[in-house]
Amino acid sequence: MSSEEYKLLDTISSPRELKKLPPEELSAYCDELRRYIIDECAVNPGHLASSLGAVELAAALHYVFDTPEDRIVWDVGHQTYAHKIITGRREAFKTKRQLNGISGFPRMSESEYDSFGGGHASVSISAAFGMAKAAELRGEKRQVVAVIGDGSMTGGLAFEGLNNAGASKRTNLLVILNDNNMAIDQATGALKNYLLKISTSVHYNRFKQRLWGLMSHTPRLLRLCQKAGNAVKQGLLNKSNFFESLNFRYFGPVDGHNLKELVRTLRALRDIEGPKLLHVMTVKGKGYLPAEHDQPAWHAPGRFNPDTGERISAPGGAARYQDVFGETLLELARRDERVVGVTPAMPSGCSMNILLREMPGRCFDVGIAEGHAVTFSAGLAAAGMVPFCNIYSSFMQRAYDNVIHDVAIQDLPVVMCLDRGGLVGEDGVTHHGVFDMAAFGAVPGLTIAAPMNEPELRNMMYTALGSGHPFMIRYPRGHGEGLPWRGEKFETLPVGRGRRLREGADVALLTVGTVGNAAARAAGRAAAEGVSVAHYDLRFVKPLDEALLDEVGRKFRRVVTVEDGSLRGGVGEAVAAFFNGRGYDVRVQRLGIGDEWVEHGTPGQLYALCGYDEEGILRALLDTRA
Ligand SMILES: Cc1ncc(C[n+]2csc(CCOP(=O)(O)OP(=O)(O)O)c2C)c(N)n1
Ligand SMILES: CC(=O)[C@@H](O)[C@H](O)COP(=O)(O)O
Ligand SMILES: [Mg+2]
Repeated sequence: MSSEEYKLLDTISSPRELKKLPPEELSAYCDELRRYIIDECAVNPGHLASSLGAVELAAALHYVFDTPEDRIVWDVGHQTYAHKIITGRREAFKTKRQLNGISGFPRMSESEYDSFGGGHASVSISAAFGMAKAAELRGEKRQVVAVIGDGSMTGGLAFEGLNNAGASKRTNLLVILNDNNMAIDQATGALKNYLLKISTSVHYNRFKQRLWGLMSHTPRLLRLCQKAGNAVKQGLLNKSNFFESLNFRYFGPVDGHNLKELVRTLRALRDIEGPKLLHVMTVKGKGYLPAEHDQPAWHAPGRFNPDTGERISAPGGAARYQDVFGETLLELARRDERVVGVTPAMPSGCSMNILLREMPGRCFDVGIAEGHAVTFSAGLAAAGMVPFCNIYSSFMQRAYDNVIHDVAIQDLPVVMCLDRGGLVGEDGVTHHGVFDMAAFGAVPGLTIAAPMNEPELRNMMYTALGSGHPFMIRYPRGHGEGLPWRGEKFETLPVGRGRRLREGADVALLTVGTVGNAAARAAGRAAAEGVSVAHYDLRFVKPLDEALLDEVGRKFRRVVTVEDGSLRGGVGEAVAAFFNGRGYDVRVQRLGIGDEWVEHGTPGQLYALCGYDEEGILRALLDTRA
């Protein structure tokens, strides 16, 4: 669509200007917002479907509330594209998720309208309650709104927030439950069934429509209606409303694409004190038919043709690591009936949907609940199963204690597969999986493996199945090296043993995981420039191969280590400590991620920035000549 056709977007560049728009024009404004988001995401991809579903909600919130004085806390933040455009970032939106561009998620440093930053799920109620409490303590008249999706509501942290906030009588908190009956994949669990029940109860909804129809704009009458409503609602639903049992006043469900109803309801709720929850029904992908029809595929569809809805896939090549994981898991499950799969709401993301399709009874999508996923796996293992629990590295941060307390101390055979280990690219700082090796390296009794390529991932999964102890395998987002793996014979790898990939005399290059591939190329180029490099793939972060390190310590005075993770507490540090402890006179140059946040960009750009892309490794190898 040409820019002349964005008549309203061209004139409105802040919530203040939006408020001046006559209510009857809000709908046209939202149409333009939606078209702009589609057109921009077609060429500069991002989280499309969730943002399309929240266009009216974002517009209504900024129309009714006095942002940024009033605070809106968006859960996850992947649905905030309309919010970003409304709050003055229309031009910057073209740079979202790109190096030096704006983030795809809310960032407090990016805009005063982003009252809380994020990218991980289920935080909004706790954060918003904290803000509301602070306002109360400081005597500030401020509205605080948490907007949380039905998927994010399944996270334990969301329940903790409800439990805490519900006990407070006067703290002014509005939770908006943006219910589209979807997470990235299908929503799962008892809450999903409950929400479906309360949003589709014919009797209740007929009653509710009459009630809202009768309701005048005066807060007093609203309160009366609400009081009467609760009693009748409970009778109609024949049980108490879950949110009301936690002392939240429950309103809704309302149609989240009906601006008139949204604006009227939000205005009324603004005047009601205490914790309240508005249940809003939305359609993921709203207004763009391809997205409405295949919501999981359009969660983050990549580039596409906005007119035809055809998705533009990257040129074919090697398999993605997630697919090596998914297919291998199915193969192992076929061989061994103890094998089960556990995923916290990421069956497509980690390709556990392959097992889910074939053996639904042996694959569990437990909702956005990483801590539970790990402890549930521990329970399965304690009762004789071998769970493969797959969690993105950065989301596994949520389950640190569960790994220590429920798996490692109990010495249970849970196989924890950490997908998205290392720099993930455009999702940025909240999603890079850079702390796993440092954090879990400190946990006794844990084996941590990092494959360099597809067959290694497959064999590590096979080795883990036979290990009988806690076993962690971390691998990155994206594609492998194109090595044969499908249907290849399984091999048990010696745990805690690395391997020498290349002989050399001047410098030893120690790598762990897939960064070893760029390192191998750099070693070849260094040799062509006269520096003879011995390359070792450690394979295991823990236990470290001490025999291999002794060999290196005896032969070399110069060592370069490369890891796709934090240098603090990382593998390079452990290697240097080993040499030091053994008294080897070795200079260790460590490449990896320094003590700073890495923002968004393509993986290639970020590796280069952090200095461990092929060029960076080559520089380090040549530098050691000095
Ligand atoms: C802690 C955590 N686990 C998993 C994810 C991955 N994730 C991002 S969005 C999403 C689904 C959220 O569902 P919902 O809140 O209903 O929003 P919708 O996508 O339906 O708009 C998931 C699982 C995450 N961001 N954070
Ligand atoms: C918003 C969110 O947390 C996820 O959707 C995340 O963007 C997943 O990214 P990938 O599955 O593409 O790595
Ligand atoms: Mg949802």
